Amino acid sequence: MIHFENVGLRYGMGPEILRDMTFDIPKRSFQFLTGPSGAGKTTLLRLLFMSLNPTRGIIRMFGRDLSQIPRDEFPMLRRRVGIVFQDFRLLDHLTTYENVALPLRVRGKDEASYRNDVIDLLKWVGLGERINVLPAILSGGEKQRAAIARALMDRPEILLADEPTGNVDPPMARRLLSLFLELNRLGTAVVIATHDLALMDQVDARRMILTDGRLDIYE
Ligand SMILES: Nc1ncnc2c1ncn2[C@@H]1O[C@H](COP(=O)(O)OP(=O)(O)OP(=O)(O)O)[C@@H](O)[C@H]1O
Repeated sequence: MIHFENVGLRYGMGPEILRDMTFDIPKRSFQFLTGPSGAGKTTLLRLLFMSLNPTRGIIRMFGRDLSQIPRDEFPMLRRRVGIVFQDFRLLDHLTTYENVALPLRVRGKDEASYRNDVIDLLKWVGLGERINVLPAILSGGEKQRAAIARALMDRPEILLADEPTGNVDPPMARRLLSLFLELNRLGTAVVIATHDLALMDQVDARRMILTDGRLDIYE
């Protein structure tokens, strides 16, 4: 589904942060992306989300070489990838429901066409009782689940999550992990960037480990 070949990335004139990355992310796969702070996990997620271009190498997403795709086709391709940012990026003045529905509203969709889907998705992530509240009164775990629901609105083929358990206690981390595993069982590929060894130890999953700009994969 995703293929990287000799991909390298540097910011501006700085050093190469990621080097010689060659790997695949198969359909329906589940993996952790880990490595020390500053190793480049967020940078790699940004490459996977197509919000950053590699400085060298080839990236194929869904069978297409990104360097050959016109810029105006990127938004359509990006809808096939869901992302949950480290800082959630929920808008403070919108309710949980409105935050999750926002991408569809922005695209000019009629609310009647998505209202039930948004509510079902919020129930699925366990926010059925929090649909009409503002982010300020949500807990860290609830905000994380709202951000997950928003990332799933377009039924992406792959979900990327950046430190999804960074701001929650261990029981909530386990609940979030169950949610990602359930999503994966339903057919979505999942990449979780994390430092959390205890979280990784709960699942026998593929580990992509970044060290000094290079990637090792343990199947
Ligand atoms: N926009 C940028 N411009 C220049 N350098 C950057 C930029 N973003 C990240 N970097 C540098 O790239 C390196 C990798 O950063 P990145 O955020 O990808 O690491 P990370 O593994 O996600 O770290 P953490 O676990 O602390 O979140 C760091 O040295 C960082 O300072």
